[in-house]
Amino acid sequence: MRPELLRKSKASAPASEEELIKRLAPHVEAILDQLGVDRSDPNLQDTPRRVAAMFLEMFHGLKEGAEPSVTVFPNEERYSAMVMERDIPFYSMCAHHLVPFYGHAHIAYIPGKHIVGLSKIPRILEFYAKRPQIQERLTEQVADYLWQRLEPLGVMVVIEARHLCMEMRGVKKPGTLTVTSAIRGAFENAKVREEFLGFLNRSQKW
Ligand SMILES: Nc1nc2c(ncn2[C@@H]2O[C@H](COP(=O)(O)OP(=O)(O)OP(=O)(O)O)[C@@H](O)[C@H]2O)c(=O)[nH]1
Ligand SMILES: [Zn+2]
Repeated sequence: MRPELLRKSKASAPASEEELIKRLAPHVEAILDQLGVDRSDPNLQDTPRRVAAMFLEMFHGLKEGAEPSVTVFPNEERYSAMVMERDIPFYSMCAHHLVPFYGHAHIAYIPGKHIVGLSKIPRILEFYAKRPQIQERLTEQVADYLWQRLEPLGVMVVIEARHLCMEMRGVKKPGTLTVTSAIRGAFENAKVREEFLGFLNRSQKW
């Protein structure tokens, strides 16, 4: 699955990280210069390179080969109830303003023939979070990935997030929580969704 935000690939080989930092840094310099920032300040000496490296890190999901290798096992126990990973923290970057949005994802599936290695669920979330993103798309992409890769009986993804573009700028509403969900298969059934919400609302025991 290719990140759909990538431009069509060019014929040339992908640039190394070092090369990309070299190419990006002058653009950061230009922004600082246009803002009238004094780049001779010792704290700013290395800032263009740092910001370039930071963007590569924050947008790691765009990198060729970033898709995690997702280990799937046969469901030998024929486990057929819900598996949920809740409260998975994530950080992403808003596609509109390139500032962070962050929060928690709650991801559940009901296995069919396959189960997935538990650590792979947060890895899939990371893969889709580390790119210019909108919350609705992130939610759908994680659900679609699990739905297609695992062929489970159902998938449900809920994401709760705070958007800094709505908090520290613009409308300035700190603390606003945006909640999105995506459902596939068995979760279309209200009873199954209720079970998901029951798991979600259980108080933390640790
Ligand atoms: N649906 C959705 N909207 C988002 C998300 N992240 C940011 N936005 C919104 O994207 C919109 C961009 O609107 P514009 O009017 O083009 O940009 P703007 O002038 O900076 O808007 P304000 O944020 O209202 O100041 C804003 O309403 C943001 O709140 C997201 O994940 N999903
Ligand atoms: Zn934004």
